[in-house]
Amino acid sequence: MKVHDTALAGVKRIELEVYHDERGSFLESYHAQRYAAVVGTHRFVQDNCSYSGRGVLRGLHYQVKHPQGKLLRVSQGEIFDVVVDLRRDSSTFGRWEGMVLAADGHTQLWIPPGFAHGLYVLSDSAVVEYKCTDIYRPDDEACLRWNDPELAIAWPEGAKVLSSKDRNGASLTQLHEEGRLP
Ligand SMILES: Cc1cn([C@H]2C[C@H](O)[C@@H](COP(=O)(O)OP(=O)(O)O[C@H]3O[C@H](C)C(=O)[C@H](O)[C@H]3O)O2)c(=O)[nH]c1=O
Repeated sequence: MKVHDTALAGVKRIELEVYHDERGSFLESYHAQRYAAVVGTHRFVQDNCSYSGRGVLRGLHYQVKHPQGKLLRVSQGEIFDVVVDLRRDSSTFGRWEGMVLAADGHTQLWIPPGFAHGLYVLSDSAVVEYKCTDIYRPDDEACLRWNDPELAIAWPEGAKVLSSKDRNGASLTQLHEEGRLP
């Protein structure tokens, strides 16, 4: 595996090693010892998998008091993945990073705790699987508005299919004023 830094400290892109032979291919998507250098002391306690159709936009979500680190992989299709730095002591607070992740790219994304996360499906459908460093706590979840002008995230063109929760996300300023940042 090859690990690459991104513009946001701690967020890593991981190129997986894929073993091809006449039957197909094999890859390891997680290995405790090998990933310790990437995820540090964080341990994973929950695995998630979401399936979405073309144009679905999920996010931007995070947990306030129990922020989750996420090790994410696209196992089918292609998405535009976005993370927003909400770590108060970070020099890149409020900055976002977006990247295309595709199943055939065999690339994972490590998102430390303290980031809002969202994804936008570019293919007919996409399956996104991710390991989390804390359990899901719906009462602790916050939704940052995907099209907050303060963030100015350059989402790819195209129709956006959102949940009602995501259509009614709060602005970064509002979440800050309400004390609902991680
Ligand atoms: C997140 C989650 C959801 N659920 C249930 C709650 C709802 O009945 C249903 C759909 O939940 P939601 O609409 O919040 O799912 P997403 O919009 O995919 O949320 C995720 O979207 C972005 C991309 C993320 O990074 C987060 O992991 C997560 O917030 O699954 C669970 O049972 N466990 C969970 O961990």
